[in-house]
This record gives sequence, C-alpha cells and structure tokens, in this order.
Amino acid sequence: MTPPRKTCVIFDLDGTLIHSAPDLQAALNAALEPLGRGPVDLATTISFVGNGVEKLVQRGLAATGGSTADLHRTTLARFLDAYAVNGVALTALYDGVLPQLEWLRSAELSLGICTNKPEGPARHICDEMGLSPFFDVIIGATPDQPRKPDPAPLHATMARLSATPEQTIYVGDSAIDFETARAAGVDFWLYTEGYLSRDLSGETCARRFNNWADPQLFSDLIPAD
Ligand SMILES: O=C(O)COP(=O)(O)O
Ligand SMILES: [Mg+2]
Repeated sequence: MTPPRKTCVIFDLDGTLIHSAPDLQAALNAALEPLGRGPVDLATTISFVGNGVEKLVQRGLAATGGSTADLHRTTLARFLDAYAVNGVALTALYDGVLPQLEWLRSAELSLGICTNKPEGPARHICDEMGLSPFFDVIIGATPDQPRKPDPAPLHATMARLSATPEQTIYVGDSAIDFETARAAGVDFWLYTEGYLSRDLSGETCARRFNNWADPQLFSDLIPAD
C-alpha cells in the first residue's frame, strides 16, 4: 500500500527557520547582568535552547552560580522584557528558507510552526522576519499546554491544519523535536545546522539536510503529473 501523500509541513522555529540565538544570548546576559553574573557566550547559550525560555533562564542561572525559585522568577521577567524589546535585532533567517516556503505555498501544502518559544514572542518574531504570511497556524508555548517533547503542541498544530500524523512532516533541529515527532507518530526531518545538542546519528529520521537552498529539498512531496 502506498503511504498517504504528505500535505502538511510543520516547522520548529529556533535553529530551524531562524538563527535566533544571538538575541536569546543578549537577553539572557541583560537579565544576568544586574546579578553581577555572565556574560554567557553564544555556544553555551545555544546549548541552553530547545526546552523553552524558562529552562534557558534556569540553565543560565545554574551555569553562573546557581538558582532559587525567586531568582528564577525575577531573572525570567527581566529576560522576557529584554527579549520583547530586542527579539530580532540580531536574528536572521537561514539562507534559502523564504524561497522554500514560497514554493511550498505555491504547491498548496498547509504549513505550520510548532515552537517551544512563548507564543507572543514567536508571533511577533515571525511578523518581523516576514514569516507569518506563509503559515496557517503558529503554535508556541502557552501556560495551558505542555512543552515539546510532549506531543501535545504538535497534535494541536495538526488539529488546526486538519492534518493526520500520516499526512504530516515535522522539520526541526533538535533531539527535542525528534522525540516530539516520534511521540506524535509523525515523520521527522532533521536540519543539521541548527542547535542540535544530542547526537541523533543512530536514530531514524525520514530525512537529514544541511542546506535550505537545495532546490530539490521538498520536490518529492509533490507528485509529478
Ligand atoms: O524556546 C526554545 O527553547 C526553543 O524554541 P524552538 O522550539 O523553536 O526550537
Ligand atoms: Mg529548535
């Protein structure tokens, strides 16, 4: 039996469509600075990304002298304030992302974003980076929903797109995304140039790619007539 056609592509955001770590680093360091801590370098910041901003701040505190619940609360608030002001100043789309999204739209696939970034900043950043018009739905972290690798946010994204797991591909850059897709029963494509912090070479990914500008990247999703 031939597998059902893929009609839906859902993307992770940080480290997949955008190189956002420099702005995350700047906001983290702005939040740590009043404590006399930091700065945290870019590679270390990248190793903290993937489980949401609460974890990013917690890891930043743990790496610079330790955390308490109170310290975490106030530092997270400072981080979010700084990130709201400067969420895209240093952020860039990976080369080749926009033409791929244009092509996928013209091929009438439904497109979504499923990220652990809080939903407000995620939408704002997608607006600022010119991504929003391509997407039918953008699902970010909200207080009422567990974070990836729980499959709930990916299930919610598919529900909004009326897509089944068999019809869907999830494109991400991290082990968290891989585990999310596996838990949801969705094919996973790994972008290898993002913020991967665990070796996935022994795992089964439907595709691995390192170049968004490859013109053939998504071409086999559309059957030739
Ligand atoms: O906010 C994060 O930690 C990561 O966000 P992502 O899910 O878009 O990679
Ligand atoms: Mg990511």
